[in-house]
Amino acid sequence: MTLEIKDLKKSYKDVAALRSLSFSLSPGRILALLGPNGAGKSTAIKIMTTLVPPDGGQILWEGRDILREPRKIRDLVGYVSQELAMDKVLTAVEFMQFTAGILHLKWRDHRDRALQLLDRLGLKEAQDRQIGKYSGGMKRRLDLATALLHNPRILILDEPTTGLDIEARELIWSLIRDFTKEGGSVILASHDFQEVQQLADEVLILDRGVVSQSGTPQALKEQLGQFVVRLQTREYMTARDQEQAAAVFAGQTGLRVLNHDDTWVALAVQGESAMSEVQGTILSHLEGADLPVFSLNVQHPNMEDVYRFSLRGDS
Ligand SMILES: Nc1ncnc2c1ncn2[C@@H]1O[C@H](COP(=O)(O)OP(=O)(O)OP(=O)(O)O)[C@@H](O)[C@H]1O
Repeated sequence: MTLEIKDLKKSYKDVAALRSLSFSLSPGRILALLGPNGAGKSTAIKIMTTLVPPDGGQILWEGRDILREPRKIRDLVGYVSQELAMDKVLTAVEFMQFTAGILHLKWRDHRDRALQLLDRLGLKEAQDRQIGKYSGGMKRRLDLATALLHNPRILILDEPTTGLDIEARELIWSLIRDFTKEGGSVILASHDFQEVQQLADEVLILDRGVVSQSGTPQALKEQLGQFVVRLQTREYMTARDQEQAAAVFAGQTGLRVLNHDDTWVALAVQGESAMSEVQGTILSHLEGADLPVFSLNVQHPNMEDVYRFSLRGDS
């Protein structure tokens, strides 16, 4: 079943947290939600998990607007929030039983699934220990196990692996992949480009409450260019150095200045040229303008480039 989000909006008094958010997500797909602090990601997630009512918009599932049926949303969605709110005295199994009660699930029907999930997330040995004695990584894994207890079709994860070691991250990533193999859909808010690179089938970048870019990671990278070049004419470039260097490339076919207000000047290169050819072209342009070269880096764009340059509004 495809999830369709249509024109969600939310303001807090005079702060327009979410101006307009629309996307659709098919079964088995992972959508990464990126954006700087304050972009509106948490607001979007809170609406999609019924924690906050929107000012407008729709969430369609099987053609029905389920915003009018919060109970249906809670059945469909498993949610792992940024902040962990867990009892310290309960054991993991007791915590899952407690959660089952809140969700009106019969524990005797869900106990086996709970134990399987704890095992799958590497918590079997610790399942009868008090959560207060768990490490941060163990708590996160327990949170994910709990979010999956009612067998949701959609998993919404707000920075699920922040601060975790690589083993815990990979365990969580593999569980997310398994969830999609069984037809589940995932919405993942993350600031971690490696995580996005690893998991996302689709990426949506929010900026000041609106979608600034969306598409598959491959399409977004291709849209940026074949290569991203970062160059310095000297180690500490002044604003004037940057403008001078940027001016050399302004209007050149197949070259686009991405920015020149950082420690380097960044360019996007379109076309099919080999990396060495691109390097040669850049160097000859700089030489032609009588500018020195301190450093030159040419690479295929990655998700961080897509993100960085989409927010500047110049890609
Ligand atoms: N309860 C609230 N009351 C007033 N303003 C709020 C509230 N919640 C969020 N905002 C504002 O709405 C805007 C969007 O915030 P939101 O938390 O959705 O962003 P975010 O993309 O999740 O940021 P972060 O990456 O820091 O979690 C911000 O300007 C924020 O200050």
